[in-house]
Amino acid sequence: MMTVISAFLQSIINGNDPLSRLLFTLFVIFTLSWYVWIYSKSNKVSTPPLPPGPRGLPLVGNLLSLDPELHSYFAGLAQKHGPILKLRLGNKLGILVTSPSLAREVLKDHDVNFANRDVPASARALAYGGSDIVWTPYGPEWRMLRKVCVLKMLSNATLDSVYTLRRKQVRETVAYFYSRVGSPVNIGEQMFLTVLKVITNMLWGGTVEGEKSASLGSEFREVVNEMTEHLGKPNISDFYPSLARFDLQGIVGKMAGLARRFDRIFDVMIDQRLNINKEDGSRSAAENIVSGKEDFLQFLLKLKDEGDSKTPLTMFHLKALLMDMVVGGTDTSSNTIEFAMAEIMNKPEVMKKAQQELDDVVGKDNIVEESHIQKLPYLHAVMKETLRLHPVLPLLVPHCPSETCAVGGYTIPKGSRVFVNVWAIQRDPSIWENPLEFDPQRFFNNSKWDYTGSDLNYFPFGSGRRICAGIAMAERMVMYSLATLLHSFDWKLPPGNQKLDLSEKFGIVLKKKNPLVAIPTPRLPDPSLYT
Ligand code: HEM
Repeated sequence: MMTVISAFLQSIINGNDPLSRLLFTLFVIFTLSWYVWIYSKSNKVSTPPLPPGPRGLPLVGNLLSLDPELHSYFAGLAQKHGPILKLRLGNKLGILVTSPSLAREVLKDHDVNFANRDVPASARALAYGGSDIVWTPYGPEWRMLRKVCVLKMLSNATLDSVYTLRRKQVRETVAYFYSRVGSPVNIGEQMFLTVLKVITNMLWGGTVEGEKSASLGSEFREVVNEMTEHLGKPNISDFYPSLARFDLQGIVGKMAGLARRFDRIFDVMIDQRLNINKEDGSRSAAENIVSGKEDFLQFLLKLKDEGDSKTPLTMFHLKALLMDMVVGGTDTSSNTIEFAMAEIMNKPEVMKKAQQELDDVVGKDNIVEESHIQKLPYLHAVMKETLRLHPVLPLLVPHCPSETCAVGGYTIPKGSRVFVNVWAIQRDPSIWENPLEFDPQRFFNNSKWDYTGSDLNYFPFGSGRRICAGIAMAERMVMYSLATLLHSFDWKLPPGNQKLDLSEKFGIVLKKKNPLVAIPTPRLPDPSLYT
């Protein structure tokens, strides 16, 4: 046989006619293609397959079947297709992870590989090209920002030193609710303003005067709400990068407009701060923040001027950090407070138990101080249970592998967008008894679960390198606010609202679908405790 083939080849190689040459060319192409096919086939055998997933349509993949309530929709898909599955989102591959063991593989075992983000077009328009902590790729720049944020701005020592700011704002909120006794108040809205004022006071409290800072508060609220809404929206520009320049849904345009509003405020603050003379350079940064002489902005400006030559903090970074604090710190905390209050009001026995604990620890002739919160294990259990049922970042911030790797026996290609559904894991009936029941008792006197992300059955702040940078701040703000609201007032629904609605609305930050409106009644005998 081989001799026949070689004779045939000889004849066409030696032949001069065009037909022989054409046949020879076709023969070479055929042989090469066959070789490539066999080679790639044998290679495929050793590469694990992609995860399973629902069948999609040509070109669009699974895009058309996405439900706006992504967290619960993804949980439903996991029940059908298993704890790891793929979705074709246009040209992008989405990977859904919905079990503790797979979450561990992604966030712990392959921590470094998955410590990247797939920056959505909306975030690029928002966060100074993605140069903030949330969106910066894993590397020296992210490390530098994270160090500034976690070790300097949001460390326990700095937070201790700026307690006065939190206290002032929380006491003002109590006074406001007292002025509205017997009337319905929007708890989430008020708590958003409280948290926002605490954060902006920390950022540039020493830079702006009181009234101006209040009007900034309402502007920020509007902007932050819109931003988090757009950040959570599926965007065609992300799924078809070649169409990104058309911004078909107008999301990037809207984000850029919102970012400009932020930027103008930041510019004003920075200019004012640069014009203020430092009066007393001998005080520590923390002392200066409390006395209003220095704030985080001042601290960041100094850091920028000192300039580490390897990874310097630029003006872009500085503004992006301010943005992270305002966007990342506000509605995450205030939505948690709102969910907690709604769940507590829905369970009078929980409200009673929490108030009893507060009366025992604080007393009814006193006001709550932040130092009390360490002595309130039941209220801690309430906060943990709230974050179990309503983790406000239900899909974390999506992670993205920098290299193709295997998870759960499947290939996860480089650049996929990985959603870890902490919301679904924390409601999994194989892990939690009566998972849909709000029952703080499961956390009471049980230190098994904390916020460190070491147990992948419970990780509302994420886990691994990209774990939330503001846990200490969130814990203080949520606990101190809840303790104060429950100690100072009894809460009931307005007449006619017999049933509390606890439904959620998906966004990158989860919120209550319908705001919690409730009527406060004072419960402390001394009216001076409300001023
Ligand atoms: C109850 C309140 C909060 C919750 C539940 C929460 C939760 C989270 C989660 C789940 C992540 C993503 C983790 C991941 O991708 O694996 C995150 C990231 C982050 N959070 Fe929070 N957060 C809260 C409050 C705050 C506060 C108060 C701040 C700052 C003032 C903050 C700043 C950040 C930052 C900067 C990141 C990005 C970290 C990085 O990519 O390296 N968060 N948070």
